[in-house]
Amino acid sequence: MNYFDYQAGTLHAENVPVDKIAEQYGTPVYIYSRTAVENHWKAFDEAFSAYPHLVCYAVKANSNLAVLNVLAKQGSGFDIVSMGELARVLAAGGDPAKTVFSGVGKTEQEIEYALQHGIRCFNVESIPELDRINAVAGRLGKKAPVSIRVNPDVDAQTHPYISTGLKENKFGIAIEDAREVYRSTQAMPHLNVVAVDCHIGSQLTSVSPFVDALERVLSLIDELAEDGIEIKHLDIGGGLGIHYRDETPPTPAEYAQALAPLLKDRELEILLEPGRAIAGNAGILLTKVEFIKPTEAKCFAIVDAAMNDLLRPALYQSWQNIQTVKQHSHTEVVSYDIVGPICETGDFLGKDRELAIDQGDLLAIRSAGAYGFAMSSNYNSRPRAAEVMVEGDKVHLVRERETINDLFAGEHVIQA
Ligand SMILES: Cc1ncc(COP(=O)(O)O)c(C=O)c1O
Ligand SMILES: N[C@@H](CCCC[NH3+])C(=O)O
Repeated sequence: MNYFDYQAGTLHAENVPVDKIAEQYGTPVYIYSRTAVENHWKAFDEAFSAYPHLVCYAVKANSNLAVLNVLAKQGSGFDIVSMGELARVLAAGGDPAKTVFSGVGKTEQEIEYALQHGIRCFNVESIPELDRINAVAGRLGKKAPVSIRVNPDVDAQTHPYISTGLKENKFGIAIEDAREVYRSTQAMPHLNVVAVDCHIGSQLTSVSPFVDALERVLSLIDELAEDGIEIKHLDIGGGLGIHYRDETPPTPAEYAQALAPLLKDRELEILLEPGRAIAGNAGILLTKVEFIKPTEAKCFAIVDAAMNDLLRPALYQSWQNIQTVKQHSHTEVVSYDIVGPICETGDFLGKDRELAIDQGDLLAIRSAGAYGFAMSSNYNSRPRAAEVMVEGDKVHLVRERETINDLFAGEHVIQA
């Protein structure tokens, strides 16, 4: 289902014409569909209903409190990678006992904070991290639940910057070393080994890398059983891709079906950490055309959103669909580079797009709900965009646009 579609020639978010949102809240503005967020989460929940399971939404994809709150109300768990993300989960009404903590560089302060809030599990990525968690837990008189993130050395067949399950990536512990590491972890007095986890990359568009990784991880679990180490849950990570352009990624149901032959006779609780597949196509970025600038080589449409608002095109040369908010126009169709006002040649949102646009028109950048606002910055001293969430015909402002004063709040000049 598409939650952003044309009705009577105007792009709508659910039942709201998006030009009305621009009128009220200005541009650039991120617009999320509550129904999309909910339905995308439910699709995972239902797909894995044959097993005890918990869908832990990856907060990094879109950490707006309203998004987290909508998911928490459905019973979602969360995958976090920092103290800040845990604080967001708590502020949004999420349950720390359904929260797993991933990431390669957890500080003592973060570990302590997570232990004090009783998180479900630490997904541990190295031996020194095990030592650190053991020490902090000991100091607090607690036992920390841990999982070891294994790196199965599987090619996720995705962009090299978002592939995480290869030997040369910084993530996890090599699968061939994992058995030994589990043995020594068992001997650490303040750790409680409960799980195995893995996450091989993001924007995967076929099931085979997931299947390969799962086979390897399950044989590790069998070896651990021989060593008397009982694994209670298996966290299979996130990474399921979405449709941006011409990809046809598996649905959560197809993904679950592909894993079913491997999982069906196991007494394991399955945890998942999807981010993009829940938030990506639940959001758009709305921007206004400031100027049309024809040059000898190209025609540029200069818009009021930039790489500071949506970094993915600049960082990964990723393609996201760009549409005019008004479906029909008397202007001729021209090939445009859609660029922002930032002083970088890499500041583009789309290249060579055939569009009919005029100065002042609104454009929608699709599939912007994940790794959109979450990766935004203040580069060029640009206040970050507002965020709204639509629900049927209602619009909620879920993050105010930053002000100029917000830009340097907390900065100090030196006196004298
Ligand atoms: C450990 C971990 N879990 C989950 C995710 C979410 O990934 P995706 O948004 O591709 O589902 C990521 C990001 O790739 C991650 O690093
Ligand atoms: N930020 C990336 C995904 C990174 C996944 C995080 N582990 C993207 O926009 O595609």
